Amino acid sequence: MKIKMLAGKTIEINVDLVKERAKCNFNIREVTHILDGGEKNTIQRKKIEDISLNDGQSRDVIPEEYLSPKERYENAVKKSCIYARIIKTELMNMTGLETLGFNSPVFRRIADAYFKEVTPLLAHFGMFVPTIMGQCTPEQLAHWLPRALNFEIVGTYVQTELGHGTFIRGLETTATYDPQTEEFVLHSPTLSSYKWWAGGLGKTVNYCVVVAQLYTKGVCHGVHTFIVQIRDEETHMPLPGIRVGDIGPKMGYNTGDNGFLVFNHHRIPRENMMMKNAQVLKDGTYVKVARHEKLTYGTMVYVRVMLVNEMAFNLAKAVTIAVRYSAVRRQSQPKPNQPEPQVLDYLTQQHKLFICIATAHALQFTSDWLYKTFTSVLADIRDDKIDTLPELHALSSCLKAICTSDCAAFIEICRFACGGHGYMASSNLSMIYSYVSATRTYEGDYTVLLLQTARFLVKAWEQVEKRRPVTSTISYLSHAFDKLKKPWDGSNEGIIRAFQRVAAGKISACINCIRYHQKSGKDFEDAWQLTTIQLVAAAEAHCRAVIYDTYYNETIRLTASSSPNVKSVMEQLCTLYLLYWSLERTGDLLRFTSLSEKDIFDLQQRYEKMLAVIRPNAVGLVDAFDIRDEILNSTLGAYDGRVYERLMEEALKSPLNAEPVNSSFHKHLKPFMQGKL
Ligand SMILES: CCCCCCCCCC/C=C\CCCCCCCC(=O)SCCNC(=O)CCNC(=O)[C@H](O)C(C)(C)COP(=O)(O)OP(=O)(O)OC[C@H]1O[C@@H](n2cnc3c(N)ncnc32)[C@H](O)[C@@H]1OP(=O)(O)O
Ligand SMILES: Cc1cc2nc3c(=O)[nH]c(=O)nc-3n(C[C@H](O)[C@H](O)[C@H](O)COP(=O)(O)OP(=O)(O)OC[C@H]3O[C@@H](n4cnc5c(N)ncnc54)[C@H](O)[C@@H]3O)c2cc1C
Repeated sequence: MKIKMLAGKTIEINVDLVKERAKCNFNIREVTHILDGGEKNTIQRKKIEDISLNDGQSRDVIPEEYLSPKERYENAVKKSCIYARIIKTELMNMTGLETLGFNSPVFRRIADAYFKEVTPLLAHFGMFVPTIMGQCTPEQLAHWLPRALNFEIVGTYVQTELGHGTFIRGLETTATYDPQTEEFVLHSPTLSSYKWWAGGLGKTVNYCVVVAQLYTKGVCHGVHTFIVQIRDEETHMPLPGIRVGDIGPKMGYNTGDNGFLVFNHHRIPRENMMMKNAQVLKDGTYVKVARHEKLTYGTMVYVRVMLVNEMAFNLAKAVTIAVRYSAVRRQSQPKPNQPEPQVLDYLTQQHKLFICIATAHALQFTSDWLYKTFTSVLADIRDDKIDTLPELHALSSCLKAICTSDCAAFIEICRFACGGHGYMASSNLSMIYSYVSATRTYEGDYTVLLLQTARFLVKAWEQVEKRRPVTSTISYLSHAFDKLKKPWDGSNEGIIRAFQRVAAGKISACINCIRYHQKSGKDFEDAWQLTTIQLVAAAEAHCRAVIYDTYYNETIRLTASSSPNVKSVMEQLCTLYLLYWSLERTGDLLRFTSLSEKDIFDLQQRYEKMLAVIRPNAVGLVDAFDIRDEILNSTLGAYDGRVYERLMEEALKSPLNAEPVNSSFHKHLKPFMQGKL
């Protein structure tokens, strides 16, 4: 251990980590600023973290794992109120809602210091407020938004039912307009129509956005959104006509009280239909306002966009833990009479971890770019231009699918990289994993969303065939008709072009397959179904090509005025990412490009050399994510590297250690061992 001063405090730091930090050849702060989107953002983030975390209110004395499910939930509610009060009274005023935003990644980061799993208010922040913002008329907005932002009401987003999650048009809950009383009657006609899953619904919220089939004048107009009060604002008792409760234990999100909701002819005022995109007049006349019927799905698009950022952050957390631990951990003796190396020195360990650092950068830059695309499409929609929406839907769908899936896979690799200690709850890797693995399913299942992107790609291909112009993210398709395979070019640009060729080749193969089935008598829907395995693969290839291109171009743009070593380490990571995926996808490259066996050998050599080049900067790179210990919440990943000390300290907190002999010994084990049971 070495004593060091950090932020005015004296702390002991593991000597290997001290050496690692001394080896780092680039300015860590500069990289942090790039990842935060500028120095101003870093300063603001740190100020917010100090305000929210320095008084220690976020910390639990007893680890959550030792509490009962009920106690864990109650503890999460208590902390949610502290957390929400700080956001409401100290942070919003300080920064201004318009500059920071309610769902700012900064608030999101702080939340992890408060909640090991999730806050029961997650869906209030993440879905209820955004739906009010996106689906209300100005009058409705003026009524509901201040109440929700002030936490006078807390809400969630209630869409999924026992019988349907993916197929929204198949939802069964009805909202039938009664012109006599100017009310909607909400009803759950079948068991499969019971609402299921919404976060915070079980015990926490008193309002929700409900998605239901709208009936007026005897006609069904499809799914629409309604603001529904479900609990009394004073007593919190469920209102008449409402049955509501918690759905029980899950793989994760256990402090999130996901709930069920059953309506028995429950009445709400006509004004509670969210009327930005469609209206029901007092006499029951239905009026369509929006030019695109899928604008009702806007909250889902928003959350899919936000989830890409969420993935970048979660992977940054996991790889910070795994790299710091790998620098501290020593194991085996590859050479006789030599000291045991740090496990980070093993090439295979570098192969597991450096791609995770690069992926966290790739996802961060892609997420920032996607968010900009999202806000620009939102501006178009405000100007009544809806032609950019399909591309946003296609992009947000595939990026949500691939980023959540890759992130979950890489977090699990981070756990493998930490050996047995990675399996300890106190490493926090299992909690991060269970949180992230759900994101592959919620807000649109992986396969289903890739098939949405595939619809867009197939249509785009037909446009390209007709030599019509297509939008920027698919402009590469125009080159797909070049007959000659270009010689393999292993530069970064060459690799990106090669993967665009792979994507185009896969889309083309899907088109051929669909047409083949149609020619043999199948209708389009059947031909589509028979092609779905390939369609999913094509959408994945397209998505990866978008990520490669964005990561590469954003790295160049964002480091244009950086110091030489920062520029170079960021470029090294980007190159590593491209080489990694080239080696992972040699089959595709052999099929669609002129890659040879010799080229694969060269790629492998370059990849391994790049691991060695990045190695001295590995700890510096994870330090640059600048994630505070309170947020990492990990015995293995703390800044000081006191891994074994922390593991022991946490073990001693186990209630089983409070007494030398557990009563079960006398009650069960001893009689059994003595043959008396
Ligand atoms: C800790 C607190 C701190 C505060 C910080 C908060 C941080 C926030 C960050 C976010 C993090 C966490 C978020 C909160 C947690 C969320 C929990 C999970 C919540 C949920 O899961 S809610 C439920 C979500 N459900 C789904 O996603 C269902 C998925 N299904 C669908 O989206 C659709 O049904 C469908 C699969 C797309 C099919 O729909 P449909 O059958 O109606 O449509 P078609 O297939 O026939 O297509 C017709 C046509 O429409 C196009 N289209 C479909 N969807 C859209 C769309 N959304 N936008 C635009 N266009 C769309 C489709 O492509 C077709 O076009 P085409 O005909 O081909 O031209
Ligand atoms: C932790 C968590 C929190 C959630 N929070 C909320 C919430 O706050 N509010 C809310 O409304 N919902 C919420 N959900 C529900 C979530 O949105 C759905 O579970 C999700 O959209 C998947 O739908 P599903 O469960 O119907 O899966 P299904 O659609 O039944 O999927 C089952 C399988 O069928 C496949 N499949 C389905 N349709 C097709 C198709 N057309 N083609 C090919 N394969 C298909 C899928 O790929 C999957 O493999 C939450 C879920 C979880 C896990």
